[in-house]
Amino acid sequence: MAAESVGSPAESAGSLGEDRLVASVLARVTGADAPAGVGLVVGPGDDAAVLAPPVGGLVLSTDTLVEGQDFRTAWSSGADVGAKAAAQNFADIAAMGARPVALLVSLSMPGGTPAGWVEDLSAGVAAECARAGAALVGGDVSAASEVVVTGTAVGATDGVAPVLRSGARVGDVVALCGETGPAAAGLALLETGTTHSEEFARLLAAQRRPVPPYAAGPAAARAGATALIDTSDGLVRDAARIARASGVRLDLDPAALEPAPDLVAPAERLGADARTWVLTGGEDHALLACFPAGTALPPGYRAIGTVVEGSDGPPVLFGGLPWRGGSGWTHWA
Ligand SMILES: Nc1ncnc2c1ncn2[C@@H]1O[C@H](COP(=O)(O)OP(=O)(O)OP(=O)(O)O)[C@@H](O)[C@H]1O
Ligand SMILES: Cc1ncc(C[n+]2csc(CCOP(=O)(O)O)c2C)c(N)n1
Ligand SMILES: [Mg+2]
Repeated sequence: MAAESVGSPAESAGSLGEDRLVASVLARVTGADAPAGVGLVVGPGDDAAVLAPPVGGLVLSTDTLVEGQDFRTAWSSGADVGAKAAAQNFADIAAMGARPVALLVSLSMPGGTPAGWVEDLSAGVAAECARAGAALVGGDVSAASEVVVTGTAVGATDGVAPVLRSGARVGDVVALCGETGPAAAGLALLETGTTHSEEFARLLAAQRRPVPPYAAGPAAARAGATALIDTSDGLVRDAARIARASGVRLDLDPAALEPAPDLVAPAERLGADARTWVLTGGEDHALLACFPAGTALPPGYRAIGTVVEGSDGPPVLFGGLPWRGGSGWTHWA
């Protein structure tokens, strides 16, 4: 169904009221839009959605974006925020080796939030759902003192065993699908006022609108990955999560983690360290996997280290030495 604008550009969520706001969101999603393979029985518009149970099991995850903490409206359009909310949720589904199927979105905001911004947000959610092959099946709207977007993602294993954080074994290859560092570089640029720049467009987009490699999750599972996680809080912090859960250490190879050429100039300009972005920057939602030695890595993955012995002391080594730099993002730090 074609989405219609609900009111004048100046209209706010509060003046529109809950029912018309929900109607404007629903104008963008109908059951008929649901991709094949989702198993949608009842779509949005009723008290709850109904999905046919997928083969093998359901995979469930939730994640929240808070204005001021995770995005700023001065930096990100409504569509950026909607797409990022969907992406960070689906990345956790992929990080289990599963396929995104559906999303619920709970949206709380001040009454003064422009209705057009909320429409854009819904369009961003819908666009990322389409990219992931998933359906937006429901949500909620409520009032709050800042914008808060909580997604709840549903995935399917399709009968393949989920890949946990706890299966890495000594001798495994550590592999990365995607890149780490660009989202942190983009954040640093935005924080210093660079909101428009052709030169840094890739980095700004990486922060505003991550593009997780969803298909690489199930591909890793099918290839026999022993452990899998998405890099949301920084490569070192997320590698440490695998290491601790598996009772091993991950030794990262410095030569495989050289910063991309376009991270170097902004780091110099901002007096930052490009390698620190690569190792500790969050929000890239790349997939970090371990595979038994000799596994043919699935498309998109490249080796960045090895799994070594030891469950005491630092969980992550860098070129064989304990990584003594920061580890990554943590709330309330
Ligand atoms: N409030 C909570 N109640 C129940 N379980 C929680 C809560 N907060 C986190 N968890 C669970 O703790 C585990 C670790 O959470 P963590 O945030 O580290 O991983 P994540 O969901 O992959 O995070 P990210 O958002 O960075 O991708 C997850 O299984 C998550 O479901
Ligand atoms: C305004 C603003 N300030 C700071 C940041 C950085 N940031 C927020 S959450 C997060 C890690 C992932 O969180 P989670 O584990 O909750 O998914 C990072 C690196 C931002 N994006 N916007
Ligand atoms: Mg995760």
